[in-house]
Amino acid sequence: MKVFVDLGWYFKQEKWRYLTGIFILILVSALTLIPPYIIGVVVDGISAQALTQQQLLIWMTVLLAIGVLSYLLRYVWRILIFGASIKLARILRDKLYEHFTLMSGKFYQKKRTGDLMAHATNDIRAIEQTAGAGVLTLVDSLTMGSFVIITMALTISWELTLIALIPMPFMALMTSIYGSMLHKRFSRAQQAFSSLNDKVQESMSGIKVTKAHGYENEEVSSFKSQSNNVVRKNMAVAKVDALFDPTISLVVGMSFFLSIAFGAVYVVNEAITIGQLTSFTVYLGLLIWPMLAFGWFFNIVERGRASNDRVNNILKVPMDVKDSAQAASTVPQGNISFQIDRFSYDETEENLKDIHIELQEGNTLGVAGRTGSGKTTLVKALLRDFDIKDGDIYIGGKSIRSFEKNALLNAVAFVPQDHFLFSATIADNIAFGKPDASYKEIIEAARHAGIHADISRFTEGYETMVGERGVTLSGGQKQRISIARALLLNPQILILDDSLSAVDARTEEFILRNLKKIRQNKTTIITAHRLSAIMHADEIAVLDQGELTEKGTHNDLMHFESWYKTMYEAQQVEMKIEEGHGDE
Ligand SMILES: Nc1ncnc2c1ncn2[C@@H]1O[C@H](COP(=O)(O)OP(=O)(O)OP(=O)(O)O)[C@@H](O)[C@H]1O
Repeated sequence: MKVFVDLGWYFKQEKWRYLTGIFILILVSALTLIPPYIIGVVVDGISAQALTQQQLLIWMTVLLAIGVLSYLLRYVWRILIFGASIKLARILRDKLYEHFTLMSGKFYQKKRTGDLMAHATNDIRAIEQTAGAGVLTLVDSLTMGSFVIITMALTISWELTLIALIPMPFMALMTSIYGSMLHKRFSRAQQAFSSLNDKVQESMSGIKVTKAHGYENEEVSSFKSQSNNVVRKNMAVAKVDALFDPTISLVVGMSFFLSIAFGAVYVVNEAITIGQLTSFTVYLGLLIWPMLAFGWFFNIVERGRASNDRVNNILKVPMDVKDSAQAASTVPQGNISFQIDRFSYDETEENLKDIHIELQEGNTLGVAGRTGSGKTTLVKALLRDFDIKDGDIYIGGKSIRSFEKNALLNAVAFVPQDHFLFSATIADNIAFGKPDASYKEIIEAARHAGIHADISRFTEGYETMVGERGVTLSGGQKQRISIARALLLNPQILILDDSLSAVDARTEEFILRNLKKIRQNKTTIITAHRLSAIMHADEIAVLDQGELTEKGTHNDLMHFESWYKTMYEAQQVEMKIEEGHGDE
């Protein structure tokens, strides 16, 4: 029942829908009581041979009218109550999705994608059921159950009613035991389903690696074992689930047995008429549904509670980065000043330390350093993927924390290392951040990113689909589409995080020349392993284990035995050798 309290906010919000639905539901329950009564009257009429044709016609008309009315009312309550539950599912799904979008990289590193997918599908469905079928079964079992019992007691015989109800407490006991068993088993089944979801997601993403290593068989058997686990856990649920109906049938059967046995004695003793006994057994038949509904109710509510708790736990995860109350909605502009004393992701190591860099608006900053040195971390700090506690980053003299995060992101376009293309056309992929961009703008961005010629070669040009249903692009092509996507935004600050790694030297040079031309008064930050990508930058920063170890222009850094100089010369030799091979 706790889940009903937890969902109270929604019931309040939709109180008219629910109240009207419940009222109609009660009305239908009341209407259902009439036909058994009529049957009793007709049977008595027949046994006394007093039933006229006209009376029979009237009773039949009443029965028909009740049938039609119930049909209509049943339709209305379904729309009202199930409609409300579908709406709740939408609200929760939207809430969850919005929450997902507010979470930072840290959240996604900790949570498994499969789990998150399971929350958005299975858990939401279970909550939807609670707010729909859960409400229905509760109201119906209580009202219909009590109506029938009261009618039996008042209009036929309260003694016979009591006798017929003797097996009922047994059912209440069993359903409550089954309910708690079900809760545990359902939670386990859900966890197994999450893991399976995760497995599928991981297998699909990593299918190329799997195939490249000829690891398919191991993957298939690992999938099978997870899938079997899901089956086992769901079978465990089904085994308890399957106990509900037979238990209820058994209890109802016992009730019928007692009713007929004792009812026959009552009729013989003339305490009730034969028609009343007939009505009584029909009423008893009407009790089956409320009892089933009662069992179902526990079942639904147990699932709903487990799912609601899980969804709430996710919604409770706080945002790593929040806008302060005074945050400005203006887009930041001006010089960038990195004043980072210290930053650590998880306190195990210092990921950034003593980084002080001034970057004039309109200049280009190149960031180099061995792998894991903190280049991505530095640019992500500027994007406020996390907050720097010891130190700050300023744009135009103001802390980036003084702006709304959205405003900050409006100033920046970021091309990540692990670029991502959607299953859409190339044009749509480029225009992702600016859906109303004209074709002319899209083409211009693609030209500057050095990808226009490649796109033009596809038969459908910019309308070519990317991804599973479309063309397979090379790593370099994907990188350049991602760059075009960022260039289209013409951002105040452009960040290329090792985004030129998969293009050849000539294309890299072409793109860099374009950047210089089109971004004259705008700031650009490029991180790279290949130093040719940053050698023309106004300022180059070299990081090592999160620390700023070298800083200056290309010429400055080539003047002493710097890490930069050693790397640059080594890469030049490498390039010459490669070119040599290319000429052969
Ligand atoms: N989300 C995270 N949680 C914990 N540690 C992290 C996280 N992201 C990065 N790190 C750690 O921070 C350090 C710097 O990583 P970062 O990705 O910034 O390096 P990088 O210079 O960009 O490397 P590469 O050139 O390989 O991309 C590494 O030791 C890495 O393991």
